[in-house]
Amino acid sequence: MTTPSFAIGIAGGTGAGKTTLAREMVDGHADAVTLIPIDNYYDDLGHLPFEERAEANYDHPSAFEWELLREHLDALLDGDAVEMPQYDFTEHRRTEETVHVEPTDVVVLEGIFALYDDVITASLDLRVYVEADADVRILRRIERDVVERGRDIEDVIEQYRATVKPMHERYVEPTKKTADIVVPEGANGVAVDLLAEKVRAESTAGLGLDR
Ligand SMILES: Nc1ncnc2c1ncn2[C@@H]1O[C@H](COP(=O)(O)OP(=O)(O)O)[C@@H](O)[C@H]1O
Ligand SMILES: O=c1ccn([C@@H]2O[C@H](COP(=O)(O)O)[C@@H](O)[C@H]2O)c(=O)[nH]1
Repeated sequence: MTTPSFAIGIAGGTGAGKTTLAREMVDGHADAVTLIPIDNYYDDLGHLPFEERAEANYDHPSAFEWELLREHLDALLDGDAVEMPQYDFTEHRRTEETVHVEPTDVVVLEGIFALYDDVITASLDLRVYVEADADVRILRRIERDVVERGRDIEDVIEQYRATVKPMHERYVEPTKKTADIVVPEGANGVAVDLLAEKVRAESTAGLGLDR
C-alpha cells in the first residue's frame, strides 16, 4: 500500500488548461500519480429528464457532491483505494460504472473548484490556479464542447452567458487568492517543466517505500 507524500490542487476557469496541464506535468510518471478530476463528483441528476439536466447550473459549488469528494480524497491520502464515480458530459450525468483507484505517491485534484473547499484546500501541499483570458477560455470551450461533449454552438454560448461566466466571477476566480502558484495560459512550457520536476521528485522519493 502506498501512502501519498504529496497532494496538488489545480483550479481555474473552464477552458483555462487545467486538464492539459495536469496531463503534461505527469507525463512519464503517470504510474506514480493518482488523478482526481472533480468533475467526477458532480451530483448525479440522472433522475431528471435530459432537457432539465441540460439547463442545470453546473458552475455553482452546490452542483457537486462535496462530502463524497472529501471522503475519497481523505481515503486516498490515508493510503486506501476508492471506487471513483465517472461522469458523462454528453448526457450530463454519472455513468453506471465506477473506477477502482489506488493511491500512489502523488495525488492531483483537478477542476474548477479544486481550491474552493476549505477542508480540501487544507489537505493540499501545493495549490495551483491556472489562468487564461475569458475570450481564450470561451473559444477553447466552444471548440471542445461541440467536438467532444456533443453540444450546439448556440447552447454553449447561452450556457456561458447564463451561468458559466457569472459563476466563474463569483466563485471560481476568487479562489485564485488561495493559490501558491498562478500559471498563465495553462500548459505553458516553463510551468509544465517546473511542476513535472516536482512530481518526478515526489515519485522518486516514494519509489519502493511503503509509508
Ligand atoms: N496552453 C495552451 N495552448 C493552446 N491550447 C490549449 C492550452 N491549454 C489547453 N489548450 C486547449 O484548450 C482546450 C481546453 O483545455 P483543457 O485543458 O481541457 O481546459 P480545462 O480543463 O481547464 O477546462 C483543449 O482543447 C486544450 O487542448
Ligand atoms: O453536465 C455538465 C457538467 C459540467 N459542465 C461544464 O463543465 C465545466 C467544467 O469542466 P472543465 O473541464 O473545467 O471545463 C463547467 O464550467 C460546467 O459548465 C457541463 O456543461 N455539463
